[in-house]
Amino acid sequence: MAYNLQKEEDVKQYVENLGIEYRFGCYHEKKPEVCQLLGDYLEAIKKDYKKAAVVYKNNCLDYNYGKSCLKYGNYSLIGRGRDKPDPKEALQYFEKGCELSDPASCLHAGVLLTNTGSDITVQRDVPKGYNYLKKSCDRNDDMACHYLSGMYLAGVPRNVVDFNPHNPEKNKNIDYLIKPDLKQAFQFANKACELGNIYACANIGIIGGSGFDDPSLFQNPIELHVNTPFGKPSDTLLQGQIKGVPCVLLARHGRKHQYQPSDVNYRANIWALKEAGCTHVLATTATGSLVEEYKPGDLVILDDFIDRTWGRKCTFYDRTEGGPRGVCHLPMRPAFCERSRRALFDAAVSRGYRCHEKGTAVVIQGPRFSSRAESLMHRQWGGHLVNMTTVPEVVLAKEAGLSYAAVALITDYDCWREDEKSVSVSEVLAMFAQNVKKAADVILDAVQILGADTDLEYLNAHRELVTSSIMLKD
Ligand SMILES: CSC[C@H]1O[C@H](OP(=O)(O)O)[C@H](O)[C@@H]1O
Ligand SMILES: Nc1ncnc2[nH]cnc12
Repeated sequence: MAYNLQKEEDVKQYVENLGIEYRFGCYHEKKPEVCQLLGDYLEAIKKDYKKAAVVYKNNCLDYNYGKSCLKYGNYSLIGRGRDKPDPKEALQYFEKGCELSDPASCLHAGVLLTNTGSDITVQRDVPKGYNYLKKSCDRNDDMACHYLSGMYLAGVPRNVVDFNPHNPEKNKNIDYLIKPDLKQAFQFANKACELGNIYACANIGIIGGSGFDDPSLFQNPIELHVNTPFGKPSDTLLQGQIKGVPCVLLARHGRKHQYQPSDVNYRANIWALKEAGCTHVLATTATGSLVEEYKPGDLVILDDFIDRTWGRKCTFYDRTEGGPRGVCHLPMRPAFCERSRRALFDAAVSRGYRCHEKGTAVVIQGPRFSSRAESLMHRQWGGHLVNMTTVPEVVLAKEAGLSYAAVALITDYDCWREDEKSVSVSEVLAMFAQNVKKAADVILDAVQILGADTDLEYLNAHRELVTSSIMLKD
C-alpha cells in the first residue's frame, strides 16, 4: 500500500502497520532482529516500556540476541518498565550480551564493575571489569577504549578512599589495582580517536606562562607526576576537562615560578605533555612590544620568532637515553600550527578583544631585559614582540609532532621609546594580572574550537613532518 506521509491519517496507518509487521516477524517468523525492532517500536513510538522490557528480555533469553540483552540490562539498571532498578540483574544481562559478542554490553558490564559511584550497588571487581572493557575495545567500541585510557591516566586504586586527586604525594604510596601508565593511556586514547571518538582525539596541553597557571581552569583536576628521559617537567601536570575536552595544564616556570626562563626544562615539559597524550599545546606568554601599534593590553597570535637564546637544549634528538634516535632537521616555516593559531585568533575576535593576527617574537636569553641598543636592533630586525620563552618551546613541540600555538599578552613597550622608562618586572606582572582574563578566555574558547574539529588530518601532517625530517635513525 502506498502512503502519503503528508497526511496525518496515512502516517497513523503506516505506524500501526509497522507494529503489526514487527509483531508478525517476531512472534510468527521468530526473527530475533525483528523482535529487537519490535522492542524499539514499543519503546520509541508507543512509549510502552513494560511491553518493550518483556520483548527485550525474551529476545535476549530465548533467541540469544546480544543487543536485546544490552537493552534489558539498561532497563534493569534504571528501573524502566519495572518497579525499581536492579543493578545486579543489569550486570547479568550485560554479561550475557557480552558473551553474545555485543561490544556495548561488554562496555556496560565493565563500567558497572569498575565504577565507584555511591549509587552503584554491584560488587566492585576491577580485574573482571577491565577484561570486559578490554574485550569491548578490542571489538572496536570507541567508548570502551576511551574509558580504559582514563583508567590508565589516573590509575585505579585498590581502596578508593585512599585516593586523593588533590594530593599526589600521598597517592604515590597507595596500592593500585591498575598503576598510572601514560603510554597505555595514550594508546587507548589513540585507538578511541581512530574509531571516531572525538573526545579522545584532541587532548590539549596548556602551558601557562608568567601570571597564568590557574588550576581552577578545571573542576576536579587530577595531578600527574611525570618523569621523562630529559628530566622532570617544571611541575606536576594537572589533568582535567574543559567542557568535555580533555586538557592538561602545566605551569611553564613551575607553580611557584621557581624556574627562570633559561632554567625551564623545556624538553621535559613538552615530552611530559606528549606522554600525557596531548595532541596540541596552547601557550600563553607575557611579551614586550617593539612596535607602536602593538599596545600593552593587546593580544597577539605569534606566527614567527627570532632566536636570541643560547645554550638551551633545543632538540630531543641528541642521543639521550630513552629519547628518540637519529638527527632531526626540522623546517621552521611555519613555526606555529596554523590550525591552532586560527582557533586562538577566532576565539579572541569573537570575544571582541583587540588581537593581532600575526607577530614575530624576538626571544632573548634573559633573565635580564634588553638594553636600549638591543631593543632598537630587535625593532630593525622586524620583531613585533620580545619575550624569553617561546624558543625552544615552539621548536620542541614541533619536534614532538604536536600542534603548537601561543597567545602573547603585551605587557610593556620594552625600552625603545624615547622619554619613557624601561620595562620592569612589576610592570609586566601588574599588566598581565589586569589582562589575564582575556588570555584565559581565549584559551578556553580555542579548546572548544579545537575539540569540536572533526578534520584531524593536520595532526597527522605534524607527525609525518617529523618522520620525514629525521636522518640516521640507527
Ligand atoms: C616576568 S618578566 C619576563 C618573563 O615573562 C615572560 O614569561 P612567559 O613567557 O613565561 O609568560 C617572558 O617570556 C619572560 O620569561
Ligand atoms: N620587555 C620584555 N622583554 C622580555 N620579556 C618580556 N616579557 C614581558 N615583557 C618583556
